[in-house]
Amino acid sequence: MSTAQIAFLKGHGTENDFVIVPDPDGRLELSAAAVARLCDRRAGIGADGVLRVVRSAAHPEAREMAGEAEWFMDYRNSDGSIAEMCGNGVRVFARYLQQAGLAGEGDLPIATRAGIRRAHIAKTGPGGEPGDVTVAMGRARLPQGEVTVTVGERSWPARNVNMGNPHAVAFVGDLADAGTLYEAPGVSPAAAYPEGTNVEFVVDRGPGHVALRVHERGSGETRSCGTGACAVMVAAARRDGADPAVLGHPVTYTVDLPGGRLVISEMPDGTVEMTGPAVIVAEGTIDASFLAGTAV
Ligand SMILES: N[C@@H](CCC[C@H](N)C(=O)O)C(=O)O
Repeated sequence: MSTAQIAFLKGHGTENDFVIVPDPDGRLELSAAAVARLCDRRAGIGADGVLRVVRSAAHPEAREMAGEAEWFMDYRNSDGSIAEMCGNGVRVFARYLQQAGLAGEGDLPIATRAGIRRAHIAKTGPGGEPGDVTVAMGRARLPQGEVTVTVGERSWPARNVNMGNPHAVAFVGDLADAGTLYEAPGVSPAAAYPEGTNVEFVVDRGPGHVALRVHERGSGETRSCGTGACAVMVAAARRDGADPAVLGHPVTYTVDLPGGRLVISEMPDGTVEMTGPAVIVAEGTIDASFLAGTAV
């Protein structure tokens, strides 16, 4: 017997992929189990995470941002856990709002659990494709203290960088050093990351140019992580002695990820800007009984 149909879309940013669930009035009961079912790549739609699109005024965690940002990005990792921010997700969220006619021209404020992020959508790309999305990602926080990342027998010193969500950034000799990343890397001391962390493994490609692999908290290895790319840019700039606050001009790095390229700049006032693609690839409906876990 069929039940109510729930609309969804599928999108990605540098191959970090998301199921988008429009729920403007915040009516949907989206449990952790329902998110995990949606993200299952064999028994569900398949994604690294879910972006629920809710009016800020309709969500208790976003209500106080409603005056400034009409829409709240309720982001969930593929295991159903909640995260404060998602950099690729916020670009895809902006693209969805634009394509759905829910956002006008110009800057687009989006409420997230890490605060308001402002997106700007370029009109078109060089080949007439939808333009890249630039997001003001706020300031990186750099908690003091040594951290160490471990994979099997190997360990690396890492930098603790918080982009609204936590990151441990380790510079390695070769991206293959991170191994399969089927398991979460070890990070110590655990007290540095009371809520767990995302871990980036980084190599240099040239001046102002790095490449990374990432193991995401709650999602495993993904093809890209926007907040991770921002954390890596800031860690690389500090390592390279390029602090925009001291230099008095922006510092920009190209960040290559398995799923594509992001360009990240840090401004003299410490704010970080991320630019990259965002694509909606499909839309459809799903039976409510699937989300409820009662589908046969
Ligand atoms: N893929 C994201 C980050 C998603 C959240 C992360 N897994 C966490 O738990 O903090 C990005 O593009 O930033």
